[in-house]
Amino acid sequence: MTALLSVRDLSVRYRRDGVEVPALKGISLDVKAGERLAIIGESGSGKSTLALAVAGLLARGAVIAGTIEWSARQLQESHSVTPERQPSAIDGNQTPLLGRDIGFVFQDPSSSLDPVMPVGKQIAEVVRTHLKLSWRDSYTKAKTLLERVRLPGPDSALHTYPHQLSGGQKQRVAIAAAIAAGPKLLIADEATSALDTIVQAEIVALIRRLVAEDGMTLIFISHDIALAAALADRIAVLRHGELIELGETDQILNAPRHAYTCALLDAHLGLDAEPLLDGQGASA
Ligand SMILES: Nc1ncnc2c1ncn2[C@@H]1O[C@H](COP(=O)(O)OP(=O)(O)OP(=O)(O)O)[C@@H](O)[C@H]1O
Repeated sequence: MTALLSVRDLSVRYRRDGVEVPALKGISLDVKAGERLAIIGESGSGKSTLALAVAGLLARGAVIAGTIEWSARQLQESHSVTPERQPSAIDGNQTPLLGRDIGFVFQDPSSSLDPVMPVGKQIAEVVRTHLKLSWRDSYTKAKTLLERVRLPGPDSALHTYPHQLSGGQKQRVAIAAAIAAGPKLLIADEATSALDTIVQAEIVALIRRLVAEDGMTLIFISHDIALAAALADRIAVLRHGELIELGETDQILNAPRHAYTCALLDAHLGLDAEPLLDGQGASA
């Protein structure tokens, strides 16, 4: 598999009270086109910082060293399910465009949804902005997207406001908006952490289905090794800003090389008796 993006020796420090605090230390990894990569680690290990760095969303004032290189060819490759997608004007060293080339799903859908705009309009705006379609066609596509994320009654759902939806439904809308322009890469940053266990499993199943249908590459950020294992081809383990292990999901689960990965597995087994490799899980 060809790399969609290559992270080399990436370090990020934040300035806090006049002091620089390291968040990532010399991370190097490739994200292969079409793979589902999970990034796991405990709170504060640097997972979100890595996701934000990849998306070009790091806070101002973050001090960054190292490189993130994108494969222009992989980003520009024609998209199977959105033929109207505009080609990206990206060379090997430019950050791709958020919304068009990268879809980002945050932990709290309310942070990415406008509370005073109907959800159909919010999705249609993403479509119109990035795919340059008319309002009419953008709304038609927004409705199709609401159907694809299985929001009940997509016709009336177009006109609902975020506060009229449950947490899981809001996350479905946020996912619809994130994939609206047919991005090559979907980043889900703790996208299920605020949801209860059943809804969490449904959202994981939804992400799995959409990624497969659209041939997207997925970076799935989670502190939960079991959730990561249910979705990912490979798992990267971060600790204190360092990449301590990266391997195929089977290898990480069955033959972890690092004591910390063993501890994460033991902690999961101790807390929760569910099987770690539940192939398909809930319906999407
Ligand atoms: N904007 C910021 N300003 C200052 N420090 C920050 C900022 N964002 C993150 N940090 C610090 O950087 C380190 C890594 O944080 P990050 O959010 O990337 O970890 P995480 O693994 O995603 O944690 P969580 O699972 O709790 O979200 C932490 O010490 C955190 O306090």
